[in-house]
Amino acid sequence: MGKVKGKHRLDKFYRLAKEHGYRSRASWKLVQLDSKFSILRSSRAVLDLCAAPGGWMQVAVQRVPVGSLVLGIDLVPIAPIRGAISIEQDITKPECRARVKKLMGEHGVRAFDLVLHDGSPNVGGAWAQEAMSQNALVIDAVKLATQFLAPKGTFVTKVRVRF
Ligand SMILES: C[S@@+](CC[C@H](N)C(=O)[O-])C[C@H]1O[C@@H](n2cnc3c(N)ncnc32)[C@H](O)[C@@H]1O
Repeated sequence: MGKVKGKHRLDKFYRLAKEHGYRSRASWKLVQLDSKFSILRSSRAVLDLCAAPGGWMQVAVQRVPVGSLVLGIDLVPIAPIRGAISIEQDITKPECRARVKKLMGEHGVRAFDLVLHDGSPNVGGAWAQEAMSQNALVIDAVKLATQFLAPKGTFVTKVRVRF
């Protein structure tokens, strides 16, 4: 049998995520970040950009104060997560900004304490091309964070680098 590669690799983080009932091995990245920097326990409003299938949202709802807003956005639908809401939007489009603003108004949220971004464009292709598209998505995430983050809020993003 061939080796399992890429997103489907069945490594330690995949197993840990499964054991804890998380939807993605990515959840473990947020668990680790939160253990180190305690970014969730004081966040009353969390915006999760490129959030499907919802692993980071699952971690967030467990760790934010009761009654907080956890809003996930992705191009593809996110199966419901108790305590969170999600919308299908492209984070690079102005409509996305408008939807977020509307939802903030409906939930009485003036700004997000935490903006998360774990986006990966589904483009495929050569490493350099993929890295460029991924990092372009980071710029869009930064733009949204600039607009919606509270003063002294926290922005977390994945960046593709090669050493
Ligand atoms: C690695 S997954 C995110 C995993 C997620 N953090 C979790 O814990 O389940 C990357 C996501 O980025 C989304 N994505 C890529 N480009 C996007 C865009 N322009 N707008 C919204 N979502 C996007 C993809 O649909 C994909 O679901």
